[in-house]
This record gives sequence, structure tokens and C-alpha cells, in this order.
Amino acid sequence: MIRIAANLSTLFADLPIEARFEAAARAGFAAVEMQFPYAWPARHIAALLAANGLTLALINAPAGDFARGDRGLVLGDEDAFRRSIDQAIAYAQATDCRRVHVLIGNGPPDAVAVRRLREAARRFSGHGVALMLEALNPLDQPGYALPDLAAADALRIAIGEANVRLQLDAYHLLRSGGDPLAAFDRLGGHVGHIQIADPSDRGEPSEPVLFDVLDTVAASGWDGFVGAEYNPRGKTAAGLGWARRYGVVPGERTDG
Ligand SMILES: O=C(O)[C@H](O)C(=O)CO
Ligand SMILES: [Mg+2]
Repeated sequence: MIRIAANLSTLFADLPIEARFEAAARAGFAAVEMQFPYAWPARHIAALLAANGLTLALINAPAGDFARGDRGLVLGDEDAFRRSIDQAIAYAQATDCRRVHVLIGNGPPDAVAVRRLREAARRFSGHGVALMLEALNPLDQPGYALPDLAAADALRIAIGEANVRLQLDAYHLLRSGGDPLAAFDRLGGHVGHIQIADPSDRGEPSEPVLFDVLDTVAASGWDGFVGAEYNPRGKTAAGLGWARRYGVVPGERTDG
């Protein structure tokens, strides 16, 4: 059975953080992910996970000031990047989270970026954490270092550490004309996390290709999590019908 994780930065986002965890558990999720948990103490997040019986599948490392246009710290000041990795490790340890997405920044990843990411991956490895690389589509995120999965995979290979994995976000791929099924077929062995949203408006999954992706991934025996990283068109709970066939059913939770 495929494991769907509620992205608590986008789902139930109208609720206070404590209520988001409760709502996810009540809706039938056994796992959650968070883009940036750093506004709350790590021990608070850990307590909310434990109280609601939830696994934290993925967090992002601090990526700078999104409102100002930052999209990662790898290409910037070295100390700021190191501090972001320190903070990500502290949160991952406190919450037993095994995947950390490191956003790179705007501009092509150079040799310095490869070295910094290699060091970060080695540090993550000591804590049982995988370093995730995700492509962000150039329509929404012009200038981002990894505009497609091929660029993310080239960077993965250049870094050359076994715990560097790809984060296949079907929304970003589809939005820029990519084919997530072909990508999973080609690179599935290196994919450590998947995310979905409808390519039309980043809302609830409705395009048939997304269900083809989920069914293909489930049939393949791939054992990661699929993050529901979308912006609900209405109340989150009312839009979760799509997830029932993947085991997200109120009152019928399976282990995450
Ligand atoms: O935007 C996305 O798809 C990423 O998954 C993310 O977390 C960047 O904030
Ligand atoms: Mg994503």
C-alpha cells in the first residue's frame, strides 16, 4: 500500500499548528511532511507527532527568506548554509525524520555548491537522513537551480553520495511539460520521495495521470512516502476523496 503524507504547510493550513496534526490523524493520514517547521520548537513538533501517532516523512532545510525571493542557501554565504544544515539535523533528530529536502538557490549549481552538498550529505548520513533534491518548474520558480529532474539527477551524480536522493514532484514535472511516469520509470531507483498536486492549479489531484503515477508507484513496491503538497480548493477534509483509494480514510488508519 502506498503511503500518503499530508503536507501540513499546505493542508489544514487554516488551522493552528497543533490542530493541523490532529486533523491529519483524524482524516486517516499516518504520516505528514512540513516544508519549514522552524517557527516552532523541534520538541513541540516531536510531541505533536507522538500525540497523534504520526510519522514525519520530510522537512526542508531552512532556505532563506522566501518572500524576498530566496530559494535555498547552498549558493550563498558558507556559514549561513552550514547553520541551515545544523538546524535541519537538529529537527530531523528530534522528530525522527529521515528525509531533508535541501533547496539550492537561484542560479546554476557550481563546483562550490557540489562540495557543500557533499559535506551536508555526509553529515546527514551520520544521522540516517537522506538529502533530497527536487526540481521546481521554471514557470513558478524562474531561475531556480534545478528546473527539471535531469538537472537534479546530474547534481545527484556529481555529489556522489549514496544518501542523495531525488524528490519527484509530479506537479512541477507536469507544469513544465514533463512526464512523471516516464521519469519514475527511468529514475525510480533514485527517487526517495514523491509529491503530487494537480497541474492545473496546484489543488487536489484530479488529472488521471496523477492516479496513473500513484498506481504505478504502488504496484512497483517502491517504499517511500507520497506527499500531498497541494493548496486545497476548499476545506482540506472535504477535498480528500481522492485519497481514499490509497488508504486515507477517517477512522481507518494504517501505520505510516
Ligand atoms: O515547492 C515545492 O514543491 C517544494 O516541495 C518545496 O517545499 C519548496 O518550498
Ligand atoms: Mg514539492
